[in-house]
Amino acid sequence: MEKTIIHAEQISKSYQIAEREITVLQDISFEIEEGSMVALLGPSGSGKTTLLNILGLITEPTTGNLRLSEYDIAGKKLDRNKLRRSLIGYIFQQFHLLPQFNALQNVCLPLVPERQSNVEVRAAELLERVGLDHRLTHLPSELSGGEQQRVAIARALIGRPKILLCDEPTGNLDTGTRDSILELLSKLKEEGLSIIIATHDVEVANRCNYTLVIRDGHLIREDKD
Ligand SMILES: Nc1ncnc2c1ncn2[C@@H]1O[C@H](COP(=O)(O)OP(=O)(O)OP(=O)(O)O)[C@@H](O)[C@H]1O
Repeated sequence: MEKTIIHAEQISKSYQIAEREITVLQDISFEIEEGSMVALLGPSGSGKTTLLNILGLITEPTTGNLRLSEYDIAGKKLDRNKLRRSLIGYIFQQFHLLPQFNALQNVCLPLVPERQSNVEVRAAELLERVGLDHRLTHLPSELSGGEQQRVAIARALIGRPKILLCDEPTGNLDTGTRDSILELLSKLKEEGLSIIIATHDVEVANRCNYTLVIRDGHLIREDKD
């Protein structure tokens, strides 16, 4: 039987701006099975990043329950930072690599607070995994966009996450580079990682198992025919 890795129940999120309250997500419920790759679609401003940030324990929902793996997020005194580091990897459209650090150092960064040994060995292995073993000491400015995104993926994997959240990961890349990044994400999915990709790109959505669409605060699952 497939295991549920994300269980979101009646999640709502409102922002208070001056006197006005804007509701971005309204009673959203869904489940994501372990080892699936899911596209998150919706018009600009519909709440894709907001939902990823809720799933990534960056933003708290206004109401609703969230279970990630075996952890019930609501109502418990969980160390959200620790849980995020152990469960979640995050990649972004703009890569967000630190410019003064080389590829290897950027990949090691998330584990600096953990003071784990052998981090550099694992970081080098991950960079090899994403095809960048010849770029370990290059600065981000010395890497192409696709290479920078590969470093960002390696960095997201250093904490051995179960869930990879991707916010427009191919938005800055040409189609060939996009395809190679999607290939890499598909391989990670085959190895059991659960991946959610917020995107405007229908081609990206086509490569996923199914699509979640946010529209007017509501979420609809669209399965493939
Ligand atoms: N911290 C915040 N305070 C107030 N409003 C916010 C905040 N973050 C997001 N919003 C609003 O919530 C709505 C959803 O934003 P969000 O970034 O989640 O959309 P999106 O679907 O990711 O958009 P895009 O595709 O353009 O990246 C927008 O109207 C945005 O202005």
